[in-house]
Amino acid sequence: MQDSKNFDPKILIALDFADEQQAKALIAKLDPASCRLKVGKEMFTLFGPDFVRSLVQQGFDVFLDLKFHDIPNTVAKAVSAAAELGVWMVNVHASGGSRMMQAAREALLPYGDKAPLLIAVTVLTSMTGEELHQTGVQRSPAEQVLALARLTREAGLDGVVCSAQEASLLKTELGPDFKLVTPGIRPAGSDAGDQRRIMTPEQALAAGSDYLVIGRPITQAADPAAVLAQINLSLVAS
Ligand SMILES: O=c1ccn([C@@H]2O[C@H](COP(=O)(O)O)[C@@H](O)[C@H]2O)c(=O)[nH]1
Repeated sequence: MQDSKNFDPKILIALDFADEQQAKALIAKLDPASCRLKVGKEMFTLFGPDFVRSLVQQGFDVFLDLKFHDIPNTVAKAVSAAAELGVWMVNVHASGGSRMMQAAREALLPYGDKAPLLIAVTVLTSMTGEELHQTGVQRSPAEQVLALARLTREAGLDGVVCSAQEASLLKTELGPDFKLVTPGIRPAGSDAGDQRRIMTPEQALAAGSDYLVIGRPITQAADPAAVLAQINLSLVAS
């Protein structure tokens, strides 16, 4: 068992369910002291802000992963709406640019120490170098992640979403306090699915990830709570 008083959960479980009851059945087996929860585009579109509020009311730290990408005014208002939900973390796309990210940050100032952490997506963990080039970006994924992470830090945000493969580079270049949230985590032997820039939980932590986003390897397991406990233990031991 974890010491729940001192344990800062590193794992953010990606709740990507089309069925709210299935999600609730999983959540009922989870302890807010051993994981945080991520609500993304699928569940937010299906079940809306009430679903997010219910998780917050149950004591979970919630990462609202809606990856806002729009003009500065629209993103600022969306981020403010997320803060009203009481979420722990919210994100925008770094490729929306500096002015957009600054507008998002300024929108959170009225919330003081109750403001959610604000981070920016760099290069999706599903993307290979070739796919990145197809979008017109000639840099490698690592170069593009670093460039967008620098822009994000200069805009005053708290961190980025990147793959764990870039974590060591970003910690070296941007310092220990800039948060790295890394999806594309796959325990050894599990199916990569659509993810491409992947690492195991232990490798990701060693590389410098602050938070590991894990969806299907936990949510699709026969016993999700047992898989979560096993990964948490492996992180403490590593
Ligand atoms: O670059 C990114 C940004 C966000 N995600 C999200 O994380 C989870 C990953 O789920 P898995 O089932 O573990 O693949 C999912 O909600 C994505 O939308 C990402 O994968 N990569």
